[in-house]
Amino acid sequence: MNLGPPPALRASSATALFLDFDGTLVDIADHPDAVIVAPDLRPLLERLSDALDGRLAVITGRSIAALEALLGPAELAIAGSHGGEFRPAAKAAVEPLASALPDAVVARLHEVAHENGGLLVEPKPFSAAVHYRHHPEARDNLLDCARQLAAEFGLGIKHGKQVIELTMPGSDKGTAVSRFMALPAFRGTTPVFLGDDVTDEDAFIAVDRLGGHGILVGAQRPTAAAFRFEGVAQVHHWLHAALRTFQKGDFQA
Ligand SMILES: O=P(O)(O)OC[C@H]1O[C@H](O[C@H]2O[C@H](CO)[C@@H](O)[C@H](O)[C@H]2O)[C@H](O)[C@@H](O)[C@@H]1O
Repeated sequence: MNLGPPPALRASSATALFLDFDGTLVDIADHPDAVIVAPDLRPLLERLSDALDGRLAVITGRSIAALEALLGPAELAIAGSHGGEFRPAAKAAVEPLASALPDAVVARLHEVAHENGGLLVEPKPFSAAVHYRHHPEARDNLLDCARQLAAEFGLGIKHGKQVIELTMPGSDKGTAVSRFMALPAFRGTTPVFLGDDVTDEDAFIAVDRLGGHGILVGAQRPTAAAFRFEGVAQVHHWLHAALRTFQKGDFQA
């Protein structure tokens, strides 16, 4: 079934908004540091967060530090590292929810990156990602290695866009959504999650269970989302339209 775009966002007292970053708020680039962040993105998110009384969170696979290196220091709730670190509200302290990977795992990932042409290893506080975007032929070797390490050390695997990541088990984007929705500020509201990658499917399932809906960004594929935007530009348009509505005071009670 081909999914269509969602209805306009209303800043009702019943809405909570969760946003993935790469592929949703910024277009995918050749290198994690090469993404182009629209200058108005951070103020847009902060104003929307204010309009929603803080019920807006970015839920990203990046570490919170890496996200803020791109976005700037943001007055926003954020879950980073696929739910491994959690900032429950703007200005709140970051809570680590996972442990660092064993050194032996990180060392083996560096070895396999070297053995396969120099893949990019992105270290994170609670995981490590290896990017094969520039060496697609290395995908199967990398996946084999990740599966062996996951089995040996009891780790989770996240396989996103041209990237394979090993994480400590127990957190994903679905657990991050559920954690936010258990907070007093979010409890009882209807969650909406926007994301592009297969690693966002856990969050689509979580919002569906909580009575909300997911919005897939990008090409149609099997998904638990209920709506779809073609790309990042449509997401920005929808968010800006919502902010204009909120600023006019045209709120749904
Ligand atoms: O959960 P997200 O916010 O979507 O983050 C997912 C991963 O995004 C980054 O990697 C991806 O985007 C890069 C820049 O466009 C691209 O070069 C790479 O191929 C993609 O996989 C980030 O580097 C990862 O840490 C995130 O997990």
